[in-house]
Amino acid sequence: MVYKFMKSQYSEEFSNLGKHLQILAHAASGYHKVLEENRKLYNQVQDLKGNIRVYCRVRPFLPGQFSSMSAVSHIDDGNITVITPAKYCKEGHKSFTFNKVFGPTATQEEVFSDTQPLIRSVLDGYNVCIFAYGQTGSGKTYTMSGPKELTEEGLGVNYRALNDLFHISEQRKDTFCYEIAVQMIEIYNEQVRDLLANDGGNRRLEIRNSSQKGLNVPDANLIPVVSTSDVIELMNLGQKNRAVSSTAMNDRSSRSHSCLTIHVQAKDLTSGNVLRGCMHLVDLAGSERVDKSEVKGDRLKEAQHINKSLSALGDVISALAQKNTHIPYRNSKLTQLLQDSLGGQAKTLMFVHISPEMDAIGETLSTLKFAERVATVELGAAKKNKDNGEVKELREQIASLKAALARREGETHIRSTMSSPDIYRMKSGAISPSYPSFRQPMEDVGNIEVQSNSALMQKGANYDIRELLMETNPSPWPESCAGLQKTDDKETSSGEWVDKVIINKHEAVARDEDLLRDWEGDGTQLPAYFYQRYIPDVRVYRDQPRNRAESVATDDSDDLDLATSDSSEPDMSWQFNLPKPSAAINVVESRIKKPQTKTIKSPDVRTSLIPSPSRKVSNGAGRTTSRPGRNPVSGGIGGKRSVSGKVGSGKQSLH
Ligand SMILES: Nc1ncnc2c1ncn2[C@@H]1O[C@H](COP(=O)(O)OP(=O)(O)OP(=O)(O)O)[C@@H](O)[C@H]1O
Repeated sequence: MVYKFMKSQYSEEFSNLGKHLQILAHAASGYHKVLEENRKLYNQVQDLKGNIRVYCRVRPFLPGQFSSMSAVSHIDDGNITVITPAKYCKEGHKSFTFNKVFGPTATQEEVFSDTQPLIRSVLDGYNVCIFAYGQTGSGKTYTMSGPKELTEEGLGVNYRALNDLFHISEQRKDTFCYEIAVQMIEIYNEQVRDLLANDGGNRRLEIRNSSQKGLNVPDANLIPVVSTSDVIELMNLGQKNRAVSSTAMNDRSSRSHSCLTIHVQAKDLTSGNVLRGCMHLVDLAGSERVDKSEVKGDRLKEAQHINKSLSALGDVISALAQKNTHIPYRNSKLTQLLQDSLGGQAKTLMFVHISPEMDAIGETLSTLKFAERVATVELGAAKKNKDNGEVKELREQIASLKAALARREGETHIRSTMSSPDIYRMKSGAISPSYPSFRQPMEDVGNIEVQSNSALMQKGANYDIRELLMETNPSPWPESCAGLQKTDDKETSSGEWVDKVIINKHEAVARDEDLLRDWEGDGTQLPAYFYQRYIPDVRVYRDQPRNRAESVATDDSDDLDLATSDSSEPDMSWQFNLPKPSAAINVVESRIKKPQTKTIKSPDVRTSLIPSPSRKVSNGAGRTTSRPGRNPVSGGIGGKRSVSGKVGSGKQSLH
């Protein structure tokens, strides 16, 4: 009796518990929806503010400078008025309007607080670009990194941005799983160098636009970071490698454009969707007037490269402002690098810096005019980089079709090279198949691949496969595929043959759908081999050959890199007889991009927005000592260094 009573009580309690659980689960999902809604609204507000924003910052007079002659007469939120000598403007003053103007007393924290909203967008899967522009000595490095003696208050946008990312990702950890990794490169004399390379970054790197893996400079070290102190160590390392030199205008001027890129990958723990965002934080080299800066030889060459690339940036912005169909991104490495962040998919913020000295008014005016033009550029609504479940499924289907194709080809080849008794013995299990490296005439392979692809398109009739492949990329992190290796790309350059897969003899038996699912991965975790170039001391990854076991699917990605590269530029690959993508890819590509004839640009069409290079700024007091961690350039790009990774003085943690 008692037993029965207890049993019924237990079951009642269990059922109550079940109900409570249901209510809790419901509340949790409601909470998640509200969060999601908040994020959407937040980004809508950001969109309404415009995707390209310009903040102006006025540097204070430096210790030892005569400060009664400021060129800035008035600052009022988004307006700045400068005093103009009669030769520039009869009224004696000129006003400019920006999204925000920070006066000489603005703190680093104040400047950053208006930048924070953009940073959050990265965590929601948007691309963001923040860059510092201005004449040499106007405070670009100060804004982006901080003063030479780094204190907590002095930390620049770079550090604060990452700190904020860590903070928000921690807050969202119940709903999102974030992975954050950084790259740091510089463009010096139109060459791209890895500032985090342990060999001093002497290797020249390539920029690949619209990469399916979300990495514009895939060969630069990509280093995972989990705390601000990680970032401080890395950035000190990067700053050490940056090319700087002294000119008559500046004791220690940045001679290169430096770019810290933060890659964020987020997995929505409820839906399984993956978001990717990337943020470029760019400290541009200072423009200077070559005649005034008294430079010769290497320094002259540097100055010319700097001015040319800044001019190319002006051309791009001008073309965007005029809504031209052709945007000349390819005219400089700088614009190539920033392409994804300047062309409508991203949110861009330009910090324009001016010096307060009266004798710099010419440069100040042209800088402000340039900035005002930039502020008029409309980029349209930014787009998220999202990889949802349906896309993942389609990609898996592509992968399994590819594998089936490779398998079939392998078998065909073996059959054709085997004598009949061999085939018989294989069928009966007497010998196991071995799959040698082989190549297949393109037409043969192409037909099969077209078939496979059309079957896929039928299945996914509701989707635009081109859009899916282009816009919802797979994980930017490398995939792995045990047993499948890609042959050397170069071998395809004849255009007559297409490389297929080499399938390792002993692993051939393991090829099946499950295996493919393994290497496709769920695209959410940074697998161990992703961090293949690890330098133990500073958690920097060495320049070893990528340990990426490349697969048919990675072939796709690479081919698609080609297919999705800058649509405003002619596809040059045919000219150089570069590897031809397989027929399946051609099908996709032909839908993406039509071959374009090369545009011959008439010089008079080219209107540069870039102000005339700056004059000497007599800010000697603040420039007489070297910035810590910067390598003077002596006849070439940054000197050799040892990567100890221990950067004591600058190491601090923020809370
Ligand atoms: N807002 C500021 N408050 C105090 N000092 C500043 C500020 N901005 C710049 N400075 C100081 O002015 C000097 C020049 O600044 P910085 O090196 O950042 O200029 P830059 O534009 O990066 O120059 P370059 O293009 O030649 O590298 C430095 O000594 C820096 O510490």
